[in-house]
Amino acid sequence: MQNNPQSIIAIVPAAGIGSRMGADKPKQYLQLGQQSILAHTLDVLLSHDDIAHVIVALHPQDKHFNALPQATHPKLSQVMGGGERADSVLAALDYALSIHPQAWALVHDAARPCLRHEDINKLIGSITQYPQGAILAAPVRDTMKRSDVNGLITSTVDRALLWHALTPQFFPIKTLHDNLSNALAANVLITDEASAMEWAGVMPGLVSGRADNIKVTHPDDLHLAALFMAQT
Ligand SMILES: Nc1ccn([C@@H]2O[C@H](COP(=O)(O)OP(=O)(O)OP(=O)(O)O)[C@@H](O)[C@H]2O)c(=O)n1
Ligand SMILES: C[C@](O)(CO)[C@H](O)COP(=O)(O)O
Repeated sequence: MQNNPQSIIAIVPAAGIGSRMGADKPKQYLQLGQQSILAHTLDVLLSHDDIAHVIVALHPQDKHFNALPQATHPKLSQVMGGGERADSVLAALDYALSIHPQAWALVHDAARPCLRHEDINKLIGSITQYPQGAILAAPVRDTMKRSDVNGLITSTVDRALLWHALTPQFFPIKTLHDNLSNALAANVLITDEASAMEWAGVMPGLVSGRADNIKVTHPDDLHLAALFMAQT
């Protein structure tokens, strides 16, 4: 196979400012139990035997990362992130391409600390069914409504084939790099790696993942994440 899914590089976009959290520091550095959200996320990835390297994209003015014990891990590198999440991912892909162009990228939000190895294994194992790449996702459970700008319901959306896109998202580094770069150059709105692949005509697979793999976005998510982290 042209790309080698046996070599996996994790990419962690961690250059956000957490504006929706409204905390006194970027949300990835908020405490969750015994360590920060980012430290938890890095521990999950650094401890997985199939992940050869982890690349973290940091804010240019980040002043917290180097204090983390994980910052000096031999499997970890840091790059400077960009203005949007997609820019940060592309910066990390640029570096990943320079060190292992045949590898696959497992892109995972710093803000999702509750990721389990079982879900990483499911996603990596989906490569035989989805050689084009795949993402973790959670089927929508609730009835879905579309609203107008005034908060009034305009329609009910059929949820039968609706999913919440999660991370990690898993694609060949070279293909993802080129598709993401081209999509951003075309000013396409890219909020996850799959949307860049879709723009290029790829149909990524959906791998059902745990619903507790939440993205810590608002203050109440922090309490939820703490509950999930406390589970064995
Ligand atoms: N320019 C950016 C923006 C976001 N991210 C990262 O992308 C992930 C998902 O983004 P999000 O949850 O939106 O984080 P923030 O952008 O920090 O949050 P907000 O939109 O509330 O500011 C986070 O781990 C965040 O650190 C990034 O690496 N670079
Ligand atoms: C990548 C992602 O977590 C998939 O749901 C999501 O798109 C990130 O969105 P954000 O606005 O950058 O948090």
